[in-house]
This record gives sequence, structure tokens and C-alpha cells, in this order.
Amino acid sequence: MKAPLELDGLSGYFGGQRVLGPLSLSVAPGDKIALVGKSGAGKSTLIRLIHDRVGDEAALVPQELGLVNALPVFHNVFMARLEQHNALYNLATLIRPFKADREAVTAILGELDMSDKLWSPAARLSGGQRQRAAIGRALYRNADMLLADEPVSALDGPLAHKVMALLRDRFNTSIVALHDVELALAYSNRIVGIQDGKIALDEPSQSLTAADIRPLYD
Ligand SMILES: Nc1ncnc2c1ncn2[C@@H]1O[C@H](COP(=O)(O)OP(=O)(O)OP(=O)(O)O)[C@@H](O)[C@H]1O
Repeated sequence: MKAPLELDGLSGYFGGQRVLGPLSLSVAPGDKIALVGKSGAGKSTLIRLIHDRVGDEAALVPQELGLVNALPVFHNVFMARLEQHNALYNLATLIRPFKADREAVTAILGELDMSDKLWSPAARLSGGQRQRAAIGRALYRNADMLLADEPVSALDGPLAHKVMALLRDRFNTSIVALHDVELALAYSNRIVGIQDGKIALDEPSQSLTAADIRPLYD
């Protein structure tokens, strides 16, 4: 992303009821935005609407992860680059992955402490392992921008920090919904707070403390 991304007129509806917006958000290259706000505030809806606008330019980690249970972790991660290869290559990969791809995916899983799960079907992973498989898929995409919805909610403290640091370092621009205020402050440079479907706070992270964010949860 070279120019700012101007997101105007974002509105989200469920069953004819407006749950988000209308709101505008300008995202500058290099912004690492943490979306905070209480459950039901509209964070997931906002991530979805932004993904609709930017499409495949961004790597996405949806809250429901979107893994194919019957396929091994390797294929779930490889899926991020399906459109970079022709159909024959992808078909061959389904049967016997190429060495270079195996090595690339193994390296990413190594960074997520789960290279031992390369050939495990997604159905047999724990919640935290599933989350890391979806994060691996986003990393493998090699995109400039990340959209992620609570990507580390199932990881324990040290692992959550490790993965958040990895995401911060690998993506130039990111918008990540996080209910954990400490993680939000530590791994973003901009905090956007959502309350009742509207932006109630938009400040540089370094100018905020947890106490400034807490009112969003009242
Ligand atoms: N499938 C759905 N059908 C109807 N209403 C929905 C649906 N999904 C979300 N909503 C409503 O839209 C609003 C925003 O939900 P959203 O999932 O975006 O919030 P959130 O901030 O991501 O919450 P959480 O932190 O719990 O994931 C909520 O009031 C919710 O009840």
C-alpha cells in the first residue's frame, strides 16, 4: 500500500438493522491499528467491510478462521497462494507438495511453534493450533496489509506476544481487532475504539494508557 486508504461510508447491517456506521476511516501506509471495543461493538463487522473494499490485497484472519478441516495444515497454509499457480500445479500439490513449498510452509510453521503439525488435518488441531494455522496462511500470503479479527484469543500469554510481534513485523499495515487492551497498546501505533457501531476513539497508541480505553467497555 503506497497511498492512504480512504474508507468512506462504511455501514453494516443485519436483518435490515444497522449495527455499524456510517463511518469513515483513513488508513495510512504503516498504520498498525488495533480495533478495540466491547463484545458486539462492531469490530468484526468493520473488519469484514474493510475486507470487502480491499479484497485480495490484504491477508485476512477471520474470527472463524476459515480452515478446511479435512486438509492438512500444509494445504491450509498453501491455500493463501493458490492463485499464484496454475491449476495443474495446485492439483499436483494436493497429491504431493513440491519441496520448495514444503520448506517455505515448514519455515512459517516453525515461527509459530507448530512445524510438527505440518501434515495434521486441521480437524485434529487444538483451538490455539487452529488459530496459528490461520495465521500461517496469512503470513504465507506475503501481503502488505493484514486484516485480523482476534487472531491470538486462543493463545497463552507468551505465545500471544510472540505471534503479535511476528504480525507487527511482517505486515507493513494492519488492522487487528483485539479485546486484550494490553496487547492492543503493545503491538499497534494507533488505537481505534468502536462503541455502538461508531468510532469513539482514534489516537496514537503511545498517547494512551489502558485507563483511557477502559470507558469503551462500560
Ligand atoms: N449473524 C448476525 N446476525 C445478526 N446480528 C449480528 C450477526 N453478527 C453480528 N451481529 C450484530 O452486529 C453487532 C456487531 O457485531 P460484531 O460481531 O461486529 O461485534 P464485535 O465487536 O466483533 O464483537 P465480538 O468482540 O464479540 O466479536 C452486534 O450487535 C451483533 O449482535
